[in-house]
Amino acid sequence: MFSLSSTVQPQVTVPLSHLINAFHSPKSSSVSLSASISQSQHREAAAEHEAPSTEPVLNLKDLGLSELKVRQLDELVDSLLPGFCTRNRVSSRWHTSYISAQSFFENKHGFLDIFSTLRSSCLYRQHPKTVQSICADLQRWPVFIQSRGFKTLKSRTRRLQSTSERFTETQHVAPSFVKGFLLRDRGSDVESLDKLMKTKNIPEAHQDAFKTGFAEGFLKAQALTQKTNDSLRRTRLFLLVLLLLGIYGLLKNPFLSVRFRTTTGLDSAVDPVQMKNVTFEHVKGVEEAKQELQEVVEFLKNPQKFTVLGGKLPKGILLVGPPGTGKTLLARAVAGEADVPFYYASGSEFDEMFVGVGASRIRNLFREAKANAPCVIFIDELDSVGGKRIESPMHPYSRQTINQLLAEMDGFKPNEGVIIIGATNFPEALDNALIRPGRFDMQVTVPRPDVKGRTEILKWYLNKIKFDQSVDPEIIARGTVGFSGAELENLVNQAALKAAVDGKDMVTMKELEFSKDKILMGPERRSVEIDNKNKTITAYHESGHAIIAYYTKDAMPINKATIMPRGPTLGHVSLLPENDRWNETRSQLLAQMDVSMGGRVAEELIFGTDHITTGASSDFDNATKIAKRMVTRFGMSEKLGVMTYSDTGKLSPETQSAIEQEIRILLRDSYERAKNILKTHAKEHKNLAEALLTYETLDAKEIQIVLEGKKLELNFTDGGECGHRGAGTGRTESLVFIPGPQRGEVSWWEDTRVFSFLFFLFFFLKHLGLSDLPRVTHTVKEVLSFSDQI
Ligand SMILES: Nc1ncnc2c1ncn2[C@@H]1O[C@H](COP(=O)(O)OP(=O)(O)OP(=O)(O)O)[C@@H](O)[C@H]1O
Ligand SMILES: [Zn+2]
Repeated sequence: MFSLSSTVQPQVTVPLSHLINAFHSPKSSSVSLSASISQSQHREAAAEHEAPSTEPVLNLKDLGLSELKVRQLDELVDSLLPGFCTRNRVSSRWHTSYISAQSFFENKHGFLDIFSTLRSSCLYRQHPKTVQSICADLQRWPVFIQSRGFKTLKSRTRRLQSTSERFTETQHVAPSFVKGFLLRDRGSDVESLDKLMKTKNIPEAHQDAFKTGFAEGFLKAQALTQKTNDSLRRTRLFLLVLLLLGIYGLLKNPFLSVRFRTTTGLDSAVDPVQMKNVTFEHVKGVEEAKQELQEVVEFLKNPQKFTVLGGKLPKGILLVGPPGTGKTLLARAVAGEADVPFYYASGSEFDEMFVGVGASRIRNLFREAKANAPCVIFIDELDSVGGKRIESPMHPYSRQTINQLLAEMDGFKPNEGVIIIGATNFPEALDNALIRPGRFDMQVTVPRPDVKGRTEILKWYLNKIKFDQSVDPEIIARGTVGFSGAELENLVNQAALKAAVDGKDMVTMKELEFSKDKILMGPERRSVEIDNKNKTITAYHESGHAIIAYYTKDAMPINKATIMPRGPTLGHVSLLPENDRWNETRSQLLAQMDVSMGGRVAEELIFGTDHITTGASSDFDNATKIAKRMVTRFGMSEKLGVMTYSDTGKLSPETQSAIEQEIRILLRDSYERAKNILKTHAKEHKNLAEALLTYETLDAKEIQIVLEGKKLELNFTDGGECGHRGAGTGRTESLVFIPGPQRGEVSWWEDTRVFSFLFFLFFFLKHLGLSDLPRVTHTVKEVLSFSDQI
C-alpha cells in the first residue's frame, strides 16, 4: 500500500502516492465517493472495500507512470484531495466526514442540521470537478483496488494467477465508477499513462525525477507493508503461543481442568437414575441397616400415610461406615425398593474454587428433585461438602455451599417426599449444624460385615461365577476378618481370574485362598531363589508355630502353613478363629503369645543358639504387644492390679520398671511353654517341617494328617500358597504393597505430552516465518523452563 511519508521528495512523489493511496484506502475512496455519488452507493463502496480484494504486484513500468508530468500530478492531487498539498495547509474540511457529522448532529439534537446539509451541498457544488476529473483521469490509470485484509500469501497468489478471474472478482467489489477503469486492459493502461505524460507535457527533465520519486515512494510503501505484516505475524505468533500455553495448562494442571469443568458444567442438568434393579436383596450382611431403612422405603411409597397423623419422618439419613461396606448400594436399594428416582451427587462435586458454583449446583439438584418427588437424593462423601466450616485456601467457598445445603434441607416440607441420604466415613468431621434434628437427624451405621455377613456376601458373589461344589465360603469368611463387602467382591473376582489364567473351568478353594492371600499379603515371589539352608530354617520355624497352635488348647485352629515367599515374608502359618472374637480370654491371649514364640524356639532347638535368625522379630513384636496390653490395659497382672496405665512415659520409674518386669515374666513364661511343647512333640515337628519342604504349602487337613503320623500323599501342584510369617494372633493383617510411580515421578505419557507440545510450538514458530532464530531458541528455552516449573 502506498502511503505518505515526510521523507519522500515533496514536489513529485507525495501527490502521486497519495493519489494512488486515495484509491487504495477505504477511507480516502469513501471521501471521494461521498462527493460524487449517492449515499447508498457510498455504503456499497465502503462495504465492498471491507470485503477481500486483490493486491496486485506491479512494477513501475507496468503502471506506465514514466511519463507523468509533475504539474499534471499536482493538479490531479489538488482536484482529488482539495486542500491537501504541501504548499497549502491541511484543510479541516478534508478530515470531516460531513455525512457522519450530519447524522451525529441529528442523533444528538433530534432534528436535521439544515445548515450542515446546505454546507455539504455547497461543498459538492464548490468542487464540481473533483470527481469528474478523478474519473476522467483515472479512466486511464492502471490502478486496482487494494484493501487491507488478513489474506494468506497462498490465496493472494492464487488470485493473481488469473487476470480475468481477478477482474471478475473486482467487478463485484469495486464501486461502479472504478469498474470501468479497473476492467481496462493492462497493456493499454501502460500506454495511456505514457500518453498522459506526453499529452500533459511533463518536461523530460522532470520525468526522471518523477520516476525516481515514484520508485522511492513505492519502495517506502513496500517497506511499510512489510513492517505491518511483520508486526501482524508477531501478534499472531504471540496469540498462538498464549493459546497453546493455555491449552497445555488446562491439560496439565488438574486445578485448571477442574475450573474448566465446573464453569462449563455450572448449569448442567441433573438427571435421576432409576434404580429398579437394585433392591435390599442385593445388599448382604448389613441386616440392621436394612431394617432401619425399611421404614424410609415405606414412607417413599406412600408419604401421606405417615404424615396424616402429624408425624414427621427424617429429612436426611446419614449412612456411616468404613469404605466399601455398601453405603451407596444401600441408598440405591432404598430408591429401588420404593421405585422412585435416585439422584446421585458426590460431595466433592460441590467443593469449588469459584464463588457460588457449589451453592448453585446444590440449588439445581434440589430443584430437580423437588420437581420429581417422591425421590431419593444421595450425597456421597458428605464430609467433603458438609465438613466443619473451616475456610481454607483450598475450600474458599465451603461456607456458602454448606449454607445452601442447610437452606435447601430446611426449605422443603417433611411430607414432600424427598429423602436425602448422605454417606460418610468420618461422621465426626461433619458440621454440627448438619446433624441436628431436622437435617441429617437419623444415623444408620453400616459396619464391616461379621463372619456371617461375610459368608453371605461371598455366597452372593460366588453365585455369579462358576465354582466347585467343594468350595466352603465360610472358611474364606473366617479368614477374612475386617474385609468389607467391596473387598470380598474383589476376592471372588480375583479367584475367577486366577482360575481362568490357570485354564480351569471353575473356581475352587485354592483360587479363593490364593486371592485372599494376595489381597492380604501381596503377590507371590516365585522368582525368589531361596537356598536350601534358608528354606530348611523357614520350614522348621513355621512348623514350630503350627505345632504350638495345634497342641495348645486355647489357640486358634490352624488354617494353613506355607514356606512360599509372598510380599516381605518367607513363609507363614495362618490361624482361623471359629467365629469373630468379640472378647478374648486370658488363656486365649497367652496361647497367641505361645504360638508367636514357637518360631524362635524351633530355630533354637533344631539349629542351636548360635544359629538363631532375625526372622522372629515380628513374632516378638506380636507377643510383646499382647503382654503389654495384658499388663497395662486389661488388668491381667496380679502385681500391677486392675488398673490401666495409658501413658507409660509419665509414670514413676518404679511403676515403669514394675510394668517392664511383668511383661518380661509373661514373655519368658510363654517362651518356656513353647519350648516344652516343641520338645515334647519333636518328632511331629520334624515330620511337619519335612512335609513343608516337600510340598511348600499344607492346609489344615494335611497338617493334621502329618501330625497324626499318617503318610501324606499329595500330587505336586502349581503351589500358589503364601503367607505372613508369624501370624500368631489369627488376625489377618493387610501387607499389600502396590508398586506405582513415586511422588514426583513423571510418567512416560506426561513426558510425551511435553515433547509433543514443544514440537508443535516449534513447528508453528517456523511456519509463521519467524526467521529470527535466536529468538525462537530463546522462546523454546523459556517454554522448556516453564514446563519444568509446572
Ligand atoms: N453389603 C454388601 N453386599 C453386597 N455387595 C456389597 C456390599 N458392600 C459392598 N458391596 C460391593 O462393593 C461395591 C462398593 O460398595 P459401595 O460403593 O456401596 O460402598 P460404600 O460404602 O459406598 O463405599 P465408599 O464409602 O467408598 O463410597 C458395591 O457396588 C457392591 O458391589
Ligand atoms: Zn514366625
